[in-house]
Amino acid sequence: MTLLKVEGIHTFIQQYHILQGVSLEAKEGRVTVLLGRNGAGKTTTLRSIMGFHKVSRGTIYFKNERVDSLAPHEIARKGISYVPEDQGIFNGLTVGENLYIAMRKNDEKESERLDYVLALFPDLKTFWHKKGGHLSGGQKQMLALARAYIQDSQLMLIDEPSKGLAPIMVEKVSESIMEMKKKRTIILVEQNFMMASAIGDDFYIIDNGRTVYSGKMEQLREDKEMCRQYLGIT
Ligand SMILES: Nc1ncnc2c1ncn2[C@@H]1O[C@H](COP(=O)(O)OP(=O)(O)OP(=O)(O)O)[C@@H](O)[C@H]1O
Repeated sequence: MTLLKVEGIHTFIQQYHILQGVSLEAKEGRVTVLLGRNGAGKTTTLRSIMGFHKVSRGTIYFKNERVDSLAPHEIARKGISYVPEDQGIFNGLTVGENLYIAMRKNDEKESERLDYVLALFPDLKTFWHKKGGHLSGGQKQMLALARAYIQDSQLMLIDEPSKGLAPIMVEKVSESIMEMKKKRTIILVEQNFMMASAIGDDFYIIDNGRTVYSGKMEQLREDKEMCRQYLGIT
């Protein structure tokens, strides 16, 4: 089943026409990876889905309901959570406080989700009282993923989780996303092709603000020419 359907969206940032026709579908239980060179429009696509940028043309449907004119908090309440590129955690708050802030329901399911993320990221338990600003890059990423998971969402948008991390941390973060994939539908922006191709099921390539190619991840792994032309991978 298609959980999210983006059809021909256009987005301006100030006077700049950044997205000029992005279309994609995220199917339930799958990881959809957005690929493309720096500045292609991948982050802007996630931010447009989340309502941080208003789309000037095109439509976004989540669970068959149109959401492109909603505010970010309304979109979040519909069931989409977002892990931004800079992780967006509160540096002045502890790990525990950062997680509690995401917990609004205080019900059994929410405490089950907290148990799940603490089992997935034991570091968060160890550093429960540590301030967000004092965590390593990898720990911040884990906290950001955990916080997005704790929200009662069906779809997670994750922007470049490997950015700035040491290879061992990239591996850990990849494994945790593979685990979350059993419970959530995911749209992932990722420049690390090894990671993207290990985690991803479906892909879209964005180039100059447009989706230019899409398909199954295994097809892309075989297509050296497309990797060279759009991703700069030789
Ligand atoms: N606040 C802004 N003001 C002006 N231009 C912006 C702004 N934010 C993004 N852009 C431009 O929009 C284009 C798309 O940026 P975006 O961050 O979506 O690209 P990306 O594909 O995610 O690449 P990257 O991996 O470099 O983040 C770029 O040309 C960028 O310079």
